[in-house]
Amino acid sequence: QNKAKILVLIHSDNGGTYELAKEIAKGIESENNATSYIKLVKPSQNPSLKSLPVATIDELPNYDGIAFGSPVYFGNISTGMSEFLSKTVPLWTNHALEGVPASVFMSAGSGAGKELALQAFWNSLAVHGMILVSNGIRGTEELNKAIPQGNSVLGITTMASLKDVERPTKGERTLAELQGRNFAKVSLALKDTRPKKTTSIVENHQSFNEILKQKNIVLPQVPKPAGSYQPFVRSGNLVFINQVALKDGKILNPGKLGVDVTEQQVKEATKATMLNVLSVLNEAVGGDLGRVKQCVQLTGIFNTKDDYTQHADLMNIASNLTAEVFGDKGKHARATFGASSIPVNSSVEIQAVFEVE
Ligand SMILES: Cc1cc2nc3c(=O)[nH]c(=O)nc-3n(C[C@H](O)[C@H](O)[C@H](O)COP(=O)(O)O)c2cc1C
Repeated sequence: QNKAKILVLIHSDNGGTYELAKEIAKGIESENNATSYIKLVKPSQNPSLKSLPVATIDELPNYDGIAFGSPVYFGNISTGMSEFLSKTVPLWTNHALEGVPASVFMSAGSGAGKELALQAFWNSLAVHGMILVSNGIRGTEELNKAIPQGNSVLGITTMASLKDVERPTKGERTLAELQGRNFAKVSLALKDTRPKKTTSIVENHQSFNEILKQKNIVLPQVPKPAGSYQPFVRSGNLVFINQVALKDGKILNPGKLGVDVTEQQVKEATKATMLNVLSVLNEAVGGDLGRVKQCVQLTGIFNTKDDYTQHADLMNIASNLTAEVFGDKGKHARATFGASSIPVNSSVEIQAVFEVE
């Protein structure tokens, strides 16, 4: 309960950084009073990485230490890691990471510029006032010197494209584990030595589950795609989602307004559709709706007769639900229109675009 909580925060494209992260975590866990959490800086579609949780900026001050891992990109930290760090300005100006121990490790290809890259990592973390923990030459006596190794005094690296032996090498794995263990010792020693001023930043993210609970909003299971498309696509910081009124495996109140269903029934279907949108969105942000920056646009398409004109009233159900959940961030641009038919005889379809972290 009084264990040191240590985040192993990585960006990885092909899994090399993740391989080192697992060794770092093993070293951390070898200290009795330390627990490690491996998280990504952004979602990954790589099969070996996609089940890993994604970290939020706001949770960083909660940890007693953070080990950062990234690929080497042109003698520097990777774009993914750089993007994530560039969003930590609110933590910086709140002094939220000052005094938090930090450690770095990297996966390189040939190893070109690896120490420049490690140094670049240190530069960013020093600006945050983090306590940078070096490796020195710890453990290097045992390294097999007959092959190139990724040891460095600033942090372990591996050279993934040098294939004489499996990478990370046995020696690199051992040094990573030693780095993790030493980092855990330092984090434990410094645990509870800095003032706690992080609650408000963190509360913001936790509050979404509370809001849903208070408002009795239960997100349904993410509907499975009914054709060759994805439930959502993320492009840059935008997430695109389209849903119909599927509820418990069938379409709620199907048919044409004024012929098969009433306005009230279409409103119920609209709510069910928007809940599906929110459920998919929740998946797109790794279960943390606090990562939603803005609902950008909603488009409501309703199955109506040619002379129907009250589409806006129907769509308000979706818009109000969005505002209820996200407050100001739920305010969006909107389009509504009627159609003579909608797939699977749904009375409504909603297209949504959200900006996310
Ligand atoms: C844009 C880009 C730049 C890179 N620059 C370097 C470099 O300067 N030095 C190097 O050794 N490897 C470089 N690499 C190779 C990666 O560091 C290497 O593939 C690494 O193992 C990727 O880590 P991952 O497996 O965790 O994704 C670069 C790769 C990319 C995509």
